[in-house]
Amino acid sequence: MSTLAARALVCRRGTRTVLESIDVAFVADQVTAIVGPNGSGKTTLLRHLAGLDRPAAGRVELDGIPTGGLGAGVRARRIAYLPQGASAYWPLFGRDLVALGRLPHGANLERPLAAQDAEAVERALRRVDGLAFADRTIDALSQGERARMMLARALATEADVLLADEPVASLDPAYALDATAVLRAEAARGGCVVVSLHDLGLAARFADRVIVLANGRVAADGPPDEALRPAVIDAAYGVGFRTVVLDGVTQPVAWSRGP
Ligand SMILES: Nc1ncnc2c1ncn2[C@@H]1O[C@H](COP(=O)(O)OP(=O)(O)OP(=O)(O)O)[C@@H](O)[C@H]1O
Repeated sequence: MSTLAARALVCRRGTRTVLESIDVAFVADQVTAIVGPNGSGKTTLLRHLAGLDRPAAGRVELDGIPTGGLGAGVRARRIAYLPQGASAYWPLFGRDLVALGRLPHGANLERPLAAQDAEAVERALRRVDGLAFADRTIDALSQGERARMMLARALATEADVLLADEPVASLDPAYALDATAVLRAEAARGGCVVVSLHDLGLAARFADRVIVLANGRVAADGPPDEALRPAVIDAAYGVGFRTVVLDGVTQPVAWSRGP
């Protein structure tokens, strides 16, 4: 059971302030969706949460302990990060790609995996319906197939926290729904799941909580129907949204340019 928090987090790139005083905490058992227009700071926030970037001010805490003080190995075991459009630089076999998720647990890919690592890899492959790709090289997979294997790599870590940057961007509707089910299952087993999304309808449907970022600030943070209300997202995106209610879930629909 973990809580990951950004405390008064500031990120500057050159003279620009990209994240300004971000104060958010992410808890176990929940899927939190981070949404916001292009350039609003979603990837930057996830990279800071993952410990890949150092803040200009403020800090990230895992269970109250600043992550900057945790060793890289501990951080990698406890926080899994799936980058946007993740790719691999070598034509690895699918199973070996997923096994990279076990490196923080001491796996060495030059030797046969220990039983518990091999089991975690098989579990992750099954969860993304990826067994058919396990013995193929990943350069021979479609972008969507590769995206599923990248998600499996992150799942194989079996970390307390899963940070996923646009994990459904290249997936067809069936696999996008499957991936969201996988992320929900991760939260149901006690995980703290934080995912950036462009599809506001999907965020409204499957997230417990939505954070709207705009210009590097939190514009709204709450249950989906509250955070995604038109007054917030019209201003954030510069779009006039309308809403439809499907099966009791309010779905924002981008309707016109200009709020
Ligand atoms: N290395 C960098 N140097 C300068 N500016 C940067 C750098 N990385 C990101 N930025 C800027 O920071 C802002 C936030 O970028 P970020 O990638 O976090 O946005 P995002 O919300 O994830 O966008 P998108 O939806 O397009 O993926 C952008 O304006 C971007 O141009």
